Amino acid sequence: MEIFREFTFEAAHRLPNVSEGHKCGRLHGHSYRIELHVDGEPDERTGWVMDFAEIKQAFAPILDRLDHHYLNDVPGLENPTSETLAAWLWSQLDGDLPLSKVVVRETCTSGCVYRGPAS
Ligand SMILES: Nc1nc2c(c(=O)[nH]1)N=C([C@H](O)[C@H](O)COP(=O)(O)OP(=O)(O)OP(=O)(O)O)CN2
Ligand SMILES: [Zn+2]
Repeated sequence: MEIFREFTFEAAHRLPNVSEGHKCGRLHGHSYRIELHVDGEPDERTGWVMDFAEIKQAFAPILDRLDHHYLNDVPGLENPTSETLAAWLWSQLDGDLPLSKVVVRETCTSGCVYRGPAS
C-alpha cells in the first residue's frame, strides 16, 4: 500500500544552463507542491502504514532549507530543475522514510515524478 503527504513551499530559482534568452534563465519563483509517497503494509494494530505526522517530521528540516530560499544557493541544487529537486529530495530523505515516489509540482501544469535511482 502507498500513502502520501503533500507539502507546499515558496522559493526563487533560475536555471543557469538554459540557452540565452530562455525565460527560465531569469530569476523567478514558484509555489512548489511536493508529494512524498511511502510504501508499506498497514500495521495490524494501528491500521496505518506510518503516521502521516512522521512524514511531516522527517521533511520539516528539509522544508526549512527550501521555503523562501533561493534554491540555487542550496548545495546540490545549483541547477534547480524539477528533476534535480525531486532526486535531491529523495537523497535527503533516503534512510529516514521508505519512499516509493517523490512528486515535484513546479507550476499547476508542470512537474516531475521520481521513483528513485535506477537499480
Ligand atoms: N523538464 C523541465 N523543463 C522545465 C523546467 C524543469 O524544471 N524541468 N523548468 C522550467 C522553468 O522553471 C519554468 O518556470 C516552469 O516551466 P513552464 O511550465 O514552461 O512555465 P509556465 O507556467 O510559464 O508555462 P507556459 O505554458 O509557458 O505558461 C521550464 N522547463
Ligand atoms: Zn521556474
